[in-house]
Amino acid sequence: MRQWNGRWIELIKGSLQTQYVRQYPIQRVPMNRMLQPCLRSPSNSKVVPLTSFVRTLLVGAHGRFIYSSSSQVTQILQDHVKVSSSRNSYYGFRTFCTAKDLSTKKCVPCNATDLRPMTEQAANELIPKVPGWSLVNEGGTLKLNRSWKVKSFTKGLELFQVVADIAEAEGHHPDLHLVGWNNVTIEIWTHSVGGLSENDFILASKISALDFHHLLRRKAVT
Ligand SMILES: C[C@H](O)[C@H](O)[C@H]1CNC2=NC(N)=NC(=O)C2=N1
Repeated sequence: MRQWNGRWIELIKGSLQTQYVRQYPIQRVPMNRMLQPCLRSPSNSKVVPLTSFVRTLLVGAHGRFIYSSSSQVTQILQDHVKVSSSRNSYYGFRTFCTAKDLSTKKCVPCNATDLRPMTEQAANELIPKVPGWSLVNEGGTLKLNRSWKVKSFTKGLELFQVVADIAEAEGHHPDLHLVGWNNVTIEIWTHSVGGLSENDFILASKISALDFHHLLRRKAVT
């Protein structure tokens, strides 16, 4: 397995440093729709997402990105590299699918022993996929957060019920707050890992897809 990982790393290094990095500007890097494997370090102790690995390859000797910005690299990889946290491993790599189809994915049981909290960098790369949601760090615990103003206290409870139905279906649950009778805030994080997992983004995406505008207070016309 280790030799195979090493081979894989050499392959990527080779292709990126010879074929693409010198000949194509970043926007035309013809990266195939490859599955983003996580590369295992030789000691097998560390799992490095390919996105970060490739990004280090694109850093020139002088420590600056050969390309205009790391966000471009991330965007290229996000668009072309499939990312999700499916459990199925492929030759020891965790396979992923695009962050774009979060709302079509299913949450996985949170009691899996290999579930780890997502890094802040990974969370920042995913947050654009759940518009309206904010990434907050509460005493070192990363969470997703979104607020609404509802028409009344009872409409707030109705909104909770609609969200509860989704949460129960997904087996993954948000923290629900109803403050000052009409201020609803939903926080989503994975309690079993003390941080964020892809489950949280999946649930946020499904909550965003719910139609509960009839429960919300109309925005004051300015
Ligand atoms: C086995 C099942 O996945 C766990 O009990 C679930 C239930 N819902 C959950 N919801 C959230 N947000 N975090 C959890 O860790 C969690 N665990």
